[in-house]
Amino acid sequence: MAKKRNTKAKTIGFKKPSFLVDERIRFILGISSSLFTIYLGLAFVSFFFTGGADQSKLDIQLLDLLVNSGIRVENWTGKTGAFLSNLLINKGFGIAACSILYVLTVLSIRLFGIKTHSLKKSVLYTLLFSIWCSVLLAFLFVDSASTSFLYLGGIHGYFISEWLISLIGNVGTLFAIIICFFTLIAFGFNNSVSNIKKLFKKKVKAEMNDLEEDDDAEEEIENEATFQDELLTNPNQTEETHYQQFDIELEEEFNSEFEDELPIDETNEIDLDIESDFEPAPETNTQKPEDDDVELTIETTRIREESVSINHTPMEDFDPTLDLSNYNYPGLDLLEDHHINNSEVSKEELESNKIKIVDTLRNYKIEITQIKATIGPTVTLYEIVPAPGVRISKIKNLEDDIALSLAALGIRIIAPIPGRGTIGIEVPNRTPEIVSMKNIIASKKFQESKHALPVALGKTISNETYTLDLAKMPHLLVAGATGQGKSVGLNAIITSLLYKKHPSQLKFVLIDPKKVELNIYSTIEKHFLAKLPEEEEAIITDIHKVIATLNSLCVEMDARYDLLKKAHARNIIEYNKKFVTRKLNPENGHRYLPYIVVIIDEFADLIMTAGKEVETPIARIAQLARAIGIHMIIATQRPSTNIITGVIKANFPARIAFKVASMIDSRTILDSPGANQLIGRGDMLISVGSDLVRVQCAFVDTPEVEALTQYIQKQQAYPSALMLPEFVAESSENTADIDLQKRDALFEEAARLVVSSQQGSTSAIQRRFSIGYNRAGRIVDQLEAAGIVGPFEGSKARQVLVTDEYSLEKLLSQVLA
Ligand SMILES: Nc1ncnc2c1ncn2[C@@H]1O[C@H](COP(=O)(O)OP(=O)(O)OP(=O)(O)O)[C@@H](O)[C@H]1O
Repeated sequence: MAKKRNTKAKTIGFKKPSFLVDERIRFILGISSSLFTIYLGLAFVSFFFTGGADQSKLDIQLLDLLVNSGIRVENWTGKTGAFLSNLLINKGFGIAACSILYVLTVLSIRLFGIKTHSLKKSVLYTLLFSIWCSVLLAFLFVDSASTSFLYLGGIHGYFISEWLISLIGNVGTLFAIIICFFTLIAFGFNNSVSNIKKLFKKKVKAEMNDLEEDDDAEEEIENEATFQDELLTNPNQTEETHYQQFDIELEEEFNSEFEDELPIDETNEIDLDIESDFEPAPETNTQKPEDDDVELTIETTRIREESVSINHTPMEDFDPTLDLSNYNYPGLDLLEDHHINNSEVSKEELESNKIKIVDTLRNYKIEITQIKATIGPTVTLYEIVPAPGVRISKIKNLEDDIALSLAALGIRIIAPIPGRGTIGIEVPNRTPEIVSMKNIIASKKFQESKHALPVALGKTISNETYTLDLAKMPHLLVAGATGQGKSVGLNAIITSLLYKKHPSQLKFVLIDPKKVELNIYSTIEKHFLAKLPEEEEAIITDIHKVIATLNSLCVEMDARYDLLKKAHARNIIEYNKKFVTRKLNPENGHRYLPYIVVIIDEFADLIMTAGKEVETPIARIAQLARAIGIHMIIATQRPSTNIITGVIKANFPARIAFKVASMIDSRTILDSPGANQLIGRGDMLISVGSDLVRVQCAFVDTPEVEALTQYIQKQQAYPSALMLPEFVAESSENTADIDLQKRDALFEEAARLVVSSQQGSTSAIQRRFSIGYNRAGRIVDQLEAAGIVGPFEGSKARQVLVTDEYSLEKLLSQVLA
């Protein structure tokens, strides 16, 4: 119930304007709004005492009143308070205007980040109530306007009530007010009609009872008499218990009304609806219930009957962020601006490079008609248009000669630039620029990106922010020689995801054989990390745990596919959409699926030590996990073919290459040369599909990452990291050692299930009998020992060796004898 209540609170609430995201601004506005509420409250109170004395002064022009310091008022809050009170009370809605204080209080509380009544609903109800109340008061106290300075219904009320009286007379106006009252109640508070009906029924019932006992008594005396009678008929019941009972009834009524008035809690109202709507059927309840037991039985029926109506009530969308609804996204102030030390590329540098390029080409009798420079953060692109008849391959072959004449490392010739009809020569700038992560995160492109997993990597040669959607990649291979910026690149990827995602939407699995690179993120374990159950450390450094984790991710992948299948969803987006709109029932195992990003630093280390054991699950996840939201980023400093194997390459279409030592390495990573000509320090080539883009990676320093993780760590967290499913290596136990006399209680049933379905899968047994993975694994091992299923075959289900139930029964009777 509590959870549902929260859901309501969130979804009915108004959408925050962007500036309200900043906690400091909200706090200042909250303080201001609270003090203004107190100020206005004092002004109202004072107005009731001093309004008469101030009235003559308040009738002049507002400007004169405010500007002329000679005018003094009695109101404790000065001219502004007096003016506002007069405006809202006398010229507005009369004393009903005081209800604005309620709206201001709700606003202040919400600005402090405390969940309370919906602001929208509070404003609407308060306004409707004020209009109605002012007409009522003006109608009832029509003479007060002439005898006092205070218009109880305000000018608004008097105008409407006068108009109504002239239109439909006094009686008609009274009826109109009553109709409006019930309309307000009926539409303002859910279930109010049934509550009123209930109250009415109760009253009729009480009267009938009283009549039975004492026909002539007055209603209040009747109650007392009833009590006395009850005391007489039930001498065990004391006066105290009677009043207790009475109190409980009152409390129930009060609660049901109070709950109705709570706009944030409609779920609760549904429950109350059950109670209030309940009308004992005359056939089943022709006699007054004599004791509590009978009433209790009826209540059970009532709940069952009404559960249908609950299903009919449309539920608000589920909000996965609600568990950590106060989570604040990190601000830009946590990052540093490294841009300050950058120096720009001078005109002379551009001019001298141009001359050298043109001269070198001329030496080889290559004429150009046009040359254009685009200054990037680390390299400047000179685009040339050769004279007609010049062979492109001739220019391409001059790469080394141009490099020699420019005396620069890392010249790269792109001949031709796809789609531009020009040839590009990239020349490194004398002083490369540092691209700050702060600027990249602040860029409009990143801030407004609608990607599911937005990653901001840096700046392209034309100084554009380069972003990509990891969810579409769907996996990323990062390679480069040591010290060329891989770790900074990984930090940039993680940072950009942390800036955009809520802890409920994203979890990282961090694998770091070097033990020091990703350790910095251990502090955000309870917010953003996933780990194996019973593991102490969330950052995985041990090779055995890496294998278990990767296999566990395969189990999670299979489980997610099962969920998608059950939900008839094709991918995680469709699935989560269905879950959020409450089309999937959590009781059937459905849950909100966060994206899981697996980051493996030093992939080479893993392959060298564990080989196929890690390659197989990685390949499996890479092949299949796209649709269910598991994405992998693997980084290596050894881009050789025995590390980046064909299987890995085939499943990692998106690749990032930092500077590498040789062209062969570049080909291994990108399937093309170029990475060997980069200049290092975050200069990288990104290959997505057929595109190859040169990007200067954004720089994020360790203290910045630390500040970011600490900011997240200080906030409210989940009780633990996300628990990945348990994984037990199926072949761990030698089946020869298994004693079938100590078989599992579910052994025979499981054997029948396996034979009838002809499926030897552990997860099927786990699901069918609702047992843990460990126990299901043990049962499968016992089935193998009994010769019912075949041995473990990696990710495939085991072969079922018994084909029909008759043979199974025969086998069981032999084995278990
Ligand atoms: N994007 C960048 N902008 C500016 N300088 C960078 C950038 N990336 C890396 N550097 C510089 O290069 C140094 C080494 O970077 P980094 O630690 O990321 O290399 P690495 O490839 O991870 O090395 P290793 O494989 O040995 O861990 C950094 O300390 C930093 O000074």
